[in-house]
Amino acid sequence: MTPAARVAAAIEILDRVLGGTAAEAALIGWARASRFAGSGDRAAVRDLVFEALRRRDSLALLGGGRDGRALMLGLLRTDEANPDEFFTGTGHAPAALTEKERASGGSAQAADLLPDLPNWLWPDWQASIGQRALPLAHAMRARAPVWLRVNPRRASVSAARKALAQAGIETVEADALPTALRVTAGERKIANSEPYREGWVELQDLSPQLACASLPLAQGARVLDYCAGGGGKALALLSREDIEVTAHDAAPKRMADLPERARRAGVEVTLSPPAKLGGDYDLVVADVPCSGSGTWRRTPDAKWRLTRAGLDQLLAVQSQILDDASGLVRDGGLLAYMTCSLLDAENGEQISAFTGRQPQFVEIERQSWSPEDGSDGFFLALLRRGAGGR
Ligand SMILES: C[S@@+](CC[C@H](N)C(=O)[O-])C[C@H]1O[C@@H](n2cnc3c(N)ncnc32)[C@H](O)[C@@H]1O
Repeated sequence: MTPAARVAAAIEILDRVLGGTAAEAALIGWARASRFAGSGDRAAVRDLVFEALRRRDSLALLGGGRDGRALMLGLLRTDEANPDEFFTGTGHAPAALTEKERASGGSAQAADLLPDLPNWLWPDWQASIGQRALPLAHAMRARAPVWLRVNPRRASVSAARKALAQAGIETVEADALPTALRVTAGERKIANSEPYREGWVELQDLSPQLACASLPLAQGARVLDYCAGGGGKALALLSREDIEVTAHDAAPKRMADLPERARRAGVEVTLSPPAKLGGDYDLVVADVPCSGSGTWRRTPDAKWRLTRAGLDQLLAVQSQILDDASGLVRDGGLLAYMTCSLLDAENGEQISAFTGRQPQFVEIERQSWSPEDGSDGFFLALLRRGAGGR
């Protein structure tokens, strides 16, 4: 595909996403209908679509409209490319620009003042983040780095890096955590690489890795991953220590891949059907459903889909999960509450409300990470049932 044909494909996909289709579904639909597109084309088109969605409002201003065509025009103007070289109207390129389109578009300075967040959310975002609200909103417009977690049960960090390099995947170690590797080249080769297939490394952002690495874990501890999903947190904890992990999820189907991931990682996880849940755990991890506002660089369509009503619903679910999951912590045991959100309402305010309702829980640690530190946004609160202190 020519660069112009890729722009035309991005326009078509963006129009579907702006009409309500999830970005992944729109991309898959386009790829199925476009057998001529090779893997390089698919990757390039995906990058264009995600780039445009991360900056939807500022590109709409620069492109003079809110449809796929205007967003791509805005993107080309941001990149200081000549739009007429793409909007040629020949072959598979988009139709030539009209005079009105040529004359359209606001200034780059005005576009730079837009946060590229939903309007209704901006006051909450500012209240949560304070002085850094705009720079952090702008940090969410960048592409997120890919992080790997080395599984020490399968390989040392140096062996994993060497095997990755042989597969064409270059990495650097994180200063904050030696088992966390940032991928600097070859990220598209990871899924088919031997170190990944053999469980030497897992895909996981830096912030959840840091959160899991910071949890106190004694050998033999009984741990419940209450919102296990694909099991990212369970596997990170199992890679650290010989512990017994039970995985639970209100939607058990979400755990479908977990047994295979655990086998690959060389660890065991017990899956618990909801009805059988009970017990007295040393540590309960509640990695709750959330707005995902800390991960919007990776899922930029999700930021535009979030509504006030949707957020309110999530807040109610989070509070209920805290109440339910806390009942499974033994006296003196720990509850780790996690979100990949940057919003206070889902983080600190949830924890304050919870300790108000359940004063037998004492908060002993709180940490948060932000894309300005190189990771996704993430929040961890650690609470102890019963006596305070660690
Ligand atoms: C953020 S995701 C978990 C991601 C997972 N821990 C990981 O690291 O891959 C939240 C999960 O919570 C589950 N969930 C939603 N409501 C729940 C509830 N009331 N009780 C338990 N799990 C719930 C969802 O099905 C979803 O899989």
